[in-house]
Amino acid sequence: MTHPARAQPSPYAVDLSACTKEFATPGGGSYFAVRDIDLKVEPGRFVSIVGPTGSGKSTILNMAAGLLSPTSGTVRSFGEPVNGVNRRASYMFQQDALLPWKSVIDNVSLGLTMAGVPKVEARSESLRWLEKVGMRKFADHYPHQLSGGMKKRTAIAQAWIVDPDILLMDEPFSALDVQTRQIMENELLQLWSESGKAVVFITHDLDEAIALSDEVIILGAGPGSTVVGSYDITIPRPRDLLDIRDDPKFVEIHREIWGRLKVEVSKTYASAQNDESDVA
Ligand SMILES: Nc1ncnc2c1ncn2[C@@H]1O[C@H](COP(=O)(O)OP(=O)(O)OP(=O)(O)O)[C@@H](O)[C@H]1O
Repeated sequence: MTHPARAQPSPYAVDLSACTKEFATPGGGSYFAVRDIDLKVEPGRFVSIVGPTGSGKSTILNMAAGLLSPTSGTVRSFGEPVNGVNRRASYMFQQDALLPWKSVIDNVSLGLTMAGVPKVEARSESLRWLEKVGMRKFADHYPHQLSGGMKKRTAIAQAWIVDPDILLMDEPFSALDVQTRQIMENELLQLWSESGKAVVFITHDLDEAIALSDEVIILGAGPGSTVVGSYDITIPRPRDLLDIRDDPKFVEIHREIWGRLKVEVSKTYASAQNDESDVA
């Protein structure tokens, strides 16, 4: 007698297959944000998603996080269907998710204490993480006493302390000035390079996507955005992000990807212009 073949566990940390997301609109209609998205991210890989405004980048990240379910298609993480919040992932938003009434150390310990880790242990692990991100001295400060960069360092410690297999990052550095941003990007790469974690990183900034990633995925203009390009970034690691933009390989890759992206950005811009003239 033959045995049915056992399903092989999916090797992917994030695995979206043919995912479409349709939203209800206030007027009673519907809007397709994304259509037929396939996104496969292997463990330990750094993948960025770039696309024009409204092309569904956050929608895709939210589906990977389990915060939104697709209208059709499947979302899996390490072979398991994602139903509800994806417990293998931590999420880092554009806006800080720090609680204003809690100190830096209490914000960082939160994920551990909520998972039942005893307070003393959670505190010492938090101090270790604060040391790692250069925030040890500010453990007893409150979020309103921190600069933008310090808040990001705290948010990174908060996301990493629970040791997720996947980091979902939605424009985490977009509110920072250029210098602080490059420093934070460098620090993120250093943490990630020893971690084996998969990162899905959303950004509007193609430079940032190329500098950080193993792969850059381009989304087309909406509605019904699809993946219109996927590019392996073969710039060797370790990378120094303070100088990488002058690297001839960077310049060449940038030119190639921008050639594709600008078509989609122009379409989005043209359709926004048309919408405005309809209103006028
Ligand atoms: N809950 C919702 N209800 C209705 N429409 C939504 C909802 N969430 C997103 N949309 C629409 O879906 C499309 C994609 O939104 P999304 O935020 O994923 O795009 P984005 O690429 O992340 O945008 P941006 O670059 O501007 O941040 C947009 O047109 C948006 O208005």
